[in-house]
Amino acid sequence: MRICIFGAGAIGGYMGAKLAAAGADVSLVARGPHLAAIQARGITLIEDGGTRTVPVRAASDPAALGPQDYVIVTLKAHSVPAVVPQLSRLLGPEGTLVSGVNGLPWWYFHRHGGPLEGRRLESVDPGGVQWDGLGPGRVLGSVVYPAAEVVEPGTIRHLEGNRFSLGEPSGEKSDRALRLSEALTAAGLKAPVRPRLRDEIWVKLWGNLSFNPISALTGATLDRLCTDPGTRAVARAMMLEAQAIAERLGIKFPIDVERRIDGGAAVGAHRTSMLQDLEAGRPMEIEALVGSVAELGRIVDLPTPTIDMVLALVRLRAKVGHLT
Ligand SMILES: NC(=O)C1=CN([C@@H]2O[C@H](COP(=O)(O)OP(=O)(O)OC[C@H]3O[C@@H](n4cnc5c(N)ncnc54)[C@H](OP(=O)(O)O)[C@@H]3O)[C@@H](O)[C@H]2O)C=CC1
Ligand SMILES: CC(C)(CO)C(=O)C(=O)O
Repeated sequence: MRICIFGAGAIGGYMGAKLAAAGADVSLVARGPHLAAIQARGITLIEDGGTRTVPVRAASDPAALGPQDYVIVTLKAHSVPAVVPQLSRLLGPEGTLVSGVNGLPWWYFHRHGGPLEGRRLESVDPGGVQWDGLGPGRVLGSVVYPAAEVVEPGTIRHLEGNRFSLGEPSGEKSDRALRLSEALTAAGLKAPVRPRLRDEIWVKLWGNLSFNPISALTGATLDRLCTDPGTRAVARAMMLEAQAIAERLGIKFPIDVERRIDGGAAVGAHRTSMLQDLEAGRPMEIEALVGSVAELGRIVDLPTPTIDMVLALVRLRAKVGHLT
């Protein structure tokens, strides 16, 4: 079973190092000094107080890697449209595309059922480039829970968590989902196959939608923004707007907003990925995490006044910082 991880930065590098260490047939698509370091000495994973370097095939040109059974995309959401032709070639006729990207996925309404079946989302798939170029039928969904970072080229530090939930858009327990789950489990990761992955997508998105832009706008770490009464109220308002939209789409939330915010606070003095991107001068995942929920609000005809306000502020923050 051939697995390629496209965009092997923090999350893809973590997953790739675990798979390579377990002897899986895995290859990585990376670039720049990070790729050069992986090609020179392998990928290094710092985890649980230990450091291990494993050799792994890596390239910037996916054509060098040949057709794959699974292509796991761990790029930032806004980087995916540009690589659709490369992804399509890597997948070959039968390959499965696993989307390990935060935010509302572009395939959300594929096999969703109901009046919105097949609806495309402009905020995450401008011009339908992914839908048309990859085809939603190839997609196996995933929710990424681990936290990791690239500490220097070729070296990933794992911070916490090892779960990559998997799920078919249809909710079926397919062979392709079960086979990937087995490979990830053999590598020491948790990879449950979920019948209702969209519920998990929303619980994760709840936090990213609100905590991430608030942190980018204020510079505050998670513990502070979740406990400061003012920003907690903003996060709560955004999450309640999102909850109404999600519930209209049939989502069942297993916890309430207060518990989700308390969970964010418990993570501690974490700089959200959006704050990290802002500080590093990189584009932020604004449309996938925030713009997508505003778009859904329009689609289901529910108001999103707080989300719209925060979205306007963080979009302007990106423009002012030349991060678009
Ligand atoms: N890091 C974390 O802890 C978590 C991240 N996530 C989500 O996972 C996804 C990936 O995040 P993360 O791993 O942090 O991101 P990273 O930026 O660390 O990884 C993406 C990698 O892809 C590379 N890349 C981009 N475009 C190309 C290309 N065309 N060809 C080859 N390589 C390319 C980037 O290179 P370059 O640096 O040169 O741009 C980078 O190394 C995001 O959606 C994020 O929100 C979810 C949970 C936690
Ligand atoms: C905020 C957090 C920890 C989860 O909500 C996250 O996923 C991020 O930093 O992007």
